[in-house]
Amino acid sequence: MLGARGGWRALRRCASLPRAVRLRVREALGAREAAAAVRVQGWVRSVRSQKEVLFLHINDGSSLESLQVVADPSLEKKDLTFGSAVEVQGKLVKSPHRMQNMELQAETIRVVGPCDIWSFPLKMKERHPLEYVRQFPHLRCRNNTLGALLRIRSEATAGIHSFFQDNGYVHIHTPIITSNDCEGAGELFQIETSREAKESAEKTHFFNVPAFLTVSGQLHLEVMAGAFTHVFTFGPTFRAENSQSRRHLAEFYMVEAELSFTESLQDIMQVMEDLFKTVTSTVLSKCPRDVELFHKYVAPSQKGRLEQILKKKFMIISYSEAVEILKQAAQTFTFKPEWGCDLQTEHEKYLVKHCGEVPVFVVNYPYDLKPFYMRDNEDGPQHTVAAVDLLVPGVGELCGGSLREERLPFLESRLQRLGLTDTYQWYLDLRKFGSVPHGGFGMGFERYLQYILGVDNIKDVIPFPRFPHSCLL
Ligand SMILES: NC(=O)C[C@H](N)C(=O)O
Repeated sequence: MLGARGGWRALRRCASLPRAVRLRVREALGAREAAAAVRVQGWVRSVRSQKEVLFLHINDGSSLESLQVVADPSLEKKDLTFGSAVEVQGKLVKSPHRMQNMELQAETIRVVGPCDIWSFPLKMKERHPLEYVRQFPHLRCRNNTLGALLRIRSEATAGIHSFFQDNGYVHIHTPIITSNDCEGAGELFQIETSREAKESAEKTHFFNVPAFLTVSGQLHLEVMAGAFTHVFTFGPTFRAENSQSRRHLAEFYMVEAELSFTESLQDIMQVMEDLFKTVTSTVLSKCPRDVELFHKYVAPSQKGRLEQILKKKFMIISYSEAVEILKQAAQTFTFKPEWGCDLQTEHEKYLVKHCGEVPVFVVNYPYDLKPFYMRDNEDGPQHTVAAVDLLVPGVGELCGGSLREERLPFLESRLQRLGLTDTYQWYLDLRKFGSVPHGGFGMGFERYLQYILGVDNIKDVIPFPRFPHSCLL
């Protein structure tokens, strides 16, 4: 109904203005020609008032750069401040400044939503450290660094989907609520309804059946690989690890792929390497300015490194070789490297350095270290499975994968020894009804972003980080 006073007023206000084309800041900045009537909306990044002219910069999240608005000082208003939301209408013209292509000559400026600058935690023209803005998860997306990160994250997400779709994989939505502990590490969040939690301390279940937040979509992907051959998933996964480290989150995104009719770990590694290189090239070409910001202010040592890495073949060493390399430098480690023990972060770092700071695949891990689904290499006293981890500089483990045990007798005896036969009857079924050699991997999306951008803390590469004792927002 337009009868209300506000409605008629709004109509009159619109009627007095020529119809203007609404442009995003990115479109306005990239425009080839001047335009007579343009409307841009966004948030004010800076205001500079001079005697003869008023300068504004507005940003709407579509690009790192803000659009310069030039206005008559008479258009200045009290609540036109840093942080306020505005709508500017006017002429888009070529800018006389070398650093920018276009600018907007304002005819009207409307403050859509004022900003209380005194309590607003971001300050005009300040480069806020990532640790500072982390305290304000509801506002930090208005900061340049987080803005750049979130645009890169969005392009990388699209790049991952394109990579798999272009290569004939079917995308599967694997469930978030699950009854299995794929990794068998016991790092699960158990689900209970709020009523169950209230009614009885014992009934900590999902309508009386055990259920958890997924740690990996792998087992569900294996089901689907048994029908679609090549499948992938990309969604949130959860680990109840009580770790405050700069590499762990309780909720993180994982890209996982599963390939049927695959007999060699080499094939799996090739997909990991191709995925990494294709998505990284996409990000570099789609968001050059955003990536540059990280390599200028956050991790200057990364500048130019990625381009070099994209041209190199990733290295491959076996777990046994890795342990030998580590033993040579045993005195430098807190945890002494031993065959049969997990590689610690300090070991991973050393190995990557030893290999010339390039990504390195470590293959064939001890049988006893790895989960039940990995394929037995049947290789004598140092018993291993066909597993692979991809280690990268600064981050450590980026991807983990394996060939899966597709042979029914092997899998049966392993599950029996672990006392898991009943739980995994359905998984054993997959080996009875048209089983094929297959394998797959998972890549931690936040670790990927940490690595390519050189971000030290994983909490700064996800919009809303969840970690022990913290669930802000
Ligand atoms: N899909 C995978 O191979 C990932 C593996 N299940 C993990 O969670 O590390």
